[in-house]
Amino acid sequence: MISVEAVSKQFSGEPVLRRLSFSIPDGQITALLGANGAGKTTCLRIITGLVKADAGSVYVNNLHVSTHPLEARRQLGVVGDREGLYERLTVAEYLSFFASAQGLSGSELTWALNSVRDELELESLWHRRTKGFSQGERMKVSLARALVHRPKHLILDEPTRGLDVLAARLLRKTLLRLRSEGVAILFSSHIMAEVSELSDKVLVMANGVVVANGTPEELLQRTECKNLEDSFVALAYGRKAEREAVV
Ligand SMILES: Nc1ncnc2c1ncn2[C@@H]1O[C@H](COP(=O)(O)OP(=O)(O)OP(=O)(O)O)[C@@H](O)[C@H]1O
Repeated sequence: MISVEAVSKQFSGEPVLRRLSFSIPDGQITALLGANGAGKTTCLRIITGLVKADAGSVYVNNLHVSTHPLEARRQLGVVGDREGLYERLTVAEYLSFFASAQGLSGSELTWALNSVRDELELESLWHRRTKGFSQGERMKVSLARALVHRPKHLILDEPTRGLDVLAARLLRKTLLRLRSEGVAILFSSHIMAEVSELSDKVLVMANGVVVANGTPEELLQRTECKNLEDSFVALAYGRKAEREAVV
């Protein structure tokens, strides 16, 4: 379980998050929605410890991310918005490096690498250096890196961007399997079809706070909309925008 408690953050005096609070339960997929610039990436980076909050607390499995950063980080798999791969390394070397850094070694390391390679269909890329990889290939490797140590919590920032149809399908299948294994999953997205298909819960952010938190059906009921896109527009931008979007 991940708990975000009254987290605030500003950049250059401009508030981006204002006492933001929510929790992400185990065994569920939660989508984080918001307009461009709403603060989704900032929020995800604070959870993963990449950005420090001005105030408030984040707990991953009851570990405070500021006071126990390494332990909290080990509980997390992260697919961020800017993936830096080590271009001189092959995929196998790169993932081996990260898995070792997470404490895996010997037969456990070999098993972890083989299973992530097979699961994410990385065979054809396995011995290639990552230099020159396409966006979709980079995303697959990032996902493999996030999963190689079998974390109980997964954070993904727009994970399907750059993926072709089959790769996006494979990602969705992987997320559903991880959910069934009890992993707590939080992902940001602008693709409503994906959100509808995957999410148990949807969080909508606007003006630095969560303006809606519920199942997709609850959001539809609350906004009296027929689809999640209209519902999101009503919640994130207000009723007027939703009416304009419908005509
Ligand atoms: N390091 C930074 N320095 C200054 N401003 C920042 C920084 N990081 C984020 N911001 C600003 O904070 C706001 C929220 O940005 P963030 O990337 O979190 O939004 P987002 O919801 O992920 O947007 P998008 O959907 O466009 O990816 C934006 O106005 C952005 O310009």
